Amino acid sequence: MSVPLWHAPEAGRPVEATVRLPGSKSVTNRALLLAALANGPGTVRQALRSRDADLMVAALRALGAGLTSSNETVSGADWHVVPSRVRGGASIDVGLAGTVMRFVPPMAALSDGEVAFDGDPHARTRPMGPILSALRTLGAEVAGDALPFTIKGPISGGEVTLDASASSQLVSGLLLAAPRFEKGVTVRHSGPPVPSMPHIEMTVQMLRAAQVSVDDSEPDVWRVEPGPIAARDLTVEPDLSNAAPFLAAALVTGGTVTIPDWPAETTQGGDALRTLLARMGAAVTRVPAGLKVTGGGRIDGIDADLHDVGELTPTIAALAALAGSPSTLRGVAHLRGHETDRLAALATEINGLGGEVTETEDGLVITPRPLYGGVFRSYADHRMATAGAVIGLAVPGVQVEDIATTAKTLPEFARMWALMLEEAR
Ligand SMILES: O=C(O)C1=C[C@@H](OP(=O)(O)O)[C@@H](O)[C@H](O)C1
Ligand SMILES: C=C(OP(=O)(O)O)C(=O)O
Repeated sequence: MSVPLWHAPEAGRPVEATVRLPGSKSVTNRALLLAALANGPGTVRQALRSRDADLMVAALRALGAGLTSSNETVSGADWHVVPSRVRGGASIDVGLAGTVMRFVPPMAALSDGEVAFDGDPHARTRPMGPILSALRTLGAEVAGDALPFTIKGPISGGEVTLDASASSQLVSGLLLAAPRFEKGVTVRHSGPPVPSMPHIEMTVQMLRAAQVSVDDSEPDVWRVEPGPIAARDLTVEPDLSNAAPFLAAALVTGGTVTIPDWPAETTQGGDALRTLLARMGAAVTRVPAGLKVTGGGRIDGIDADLHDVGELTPTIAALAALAGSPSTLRGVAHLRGHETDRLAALATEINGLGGEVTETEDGLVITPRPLYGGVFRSYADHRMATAGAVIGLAVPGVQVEDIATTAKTLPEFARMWALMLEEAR
């Protein structure tokens, strides 16, 4: 079967655009799950509509929650969520969504009926073992150590130690449903450092905003007390990780991109773009219209530890490949367990266009070389596809395989990209 190719548009001139982004995947999927476990009906406004968010909605409905949408646009909606007793007997498709495969099983363990989980072929290789063992320790019956697996509760909760160095979601998943465990939960991490810590902070903050008591005072230990999850009416922030390719376009073209409603304070890792892009030569300012990023016509290479913000790696690597000096990206060994092995994928695809990228144990060394056109494969990874689009702004003839894979978190990507380039004409 041939995979469709998308001709990545060349910029031709500096971009001058305002790009309004749909809601954060990470906030949307936490908010929906917490609403489904809450002590009354709640509302999640400006929620992302995308493959990952739709999979979460379907999973919560399969477990008994009532979700109805209003104010639907192609990539956003308000959800009215009516919680119900968690019901077993369901089969859940997690797609390739880390947030669905790690956040929903602990909730399913609240039911005394069996719940079956499966996902895309690559999802079967993503790390699940530590959270499934933890659920066993906490009282659930679990068959399997990776997708596909089944779970049967009811779980009682208590104390558990796991190695979460492969993904912060292994911790977040256990914490999110824990107020509903009879004994709550104490999660201890033991192993190499946990990546993407801002995402655990997001989990803790969202639990606290729902009146749940969480103690995170000791490093690598999280205690969630049992108790009700307060129903809320919350509005989802724009997805700052998905801002990355658009802001990168400002650097690549020496233009300006403004993102409206950039939060003043946030736990989204994408907020690190402000400092990362400034280090790569951009002027980054907060203006009344949002966050404004202007490129100076040259991209500086960077030596950066992206351990906390691994999601940004594909975009930063694309920029590094177009920079005026070499870059070293470190601290992202866990990217090998993402949508694809992102370190291998980035090295292979950038090198396929004439680049010089070498993999290290925990990152990439990128030496800029003159690039030429060709096929840039995306490996069902939304952020690989958008990285190809960034390179295509400056390199004629780049064809990105399967741009539709961006629907995982940004179904409108290709249209928004074209509009951004239009605004400059
Ligand atoms: O909790 C979340 O919403 C996420 C946590 C991070 O996962 P890892 O810790 O596996 O990197 C991040 O990369 C992912 O896109 C979203
Ligand atoms: C790692 C990512 O996704 P997931 O939530 O599937 O882990 C990502 O979006 O970069």
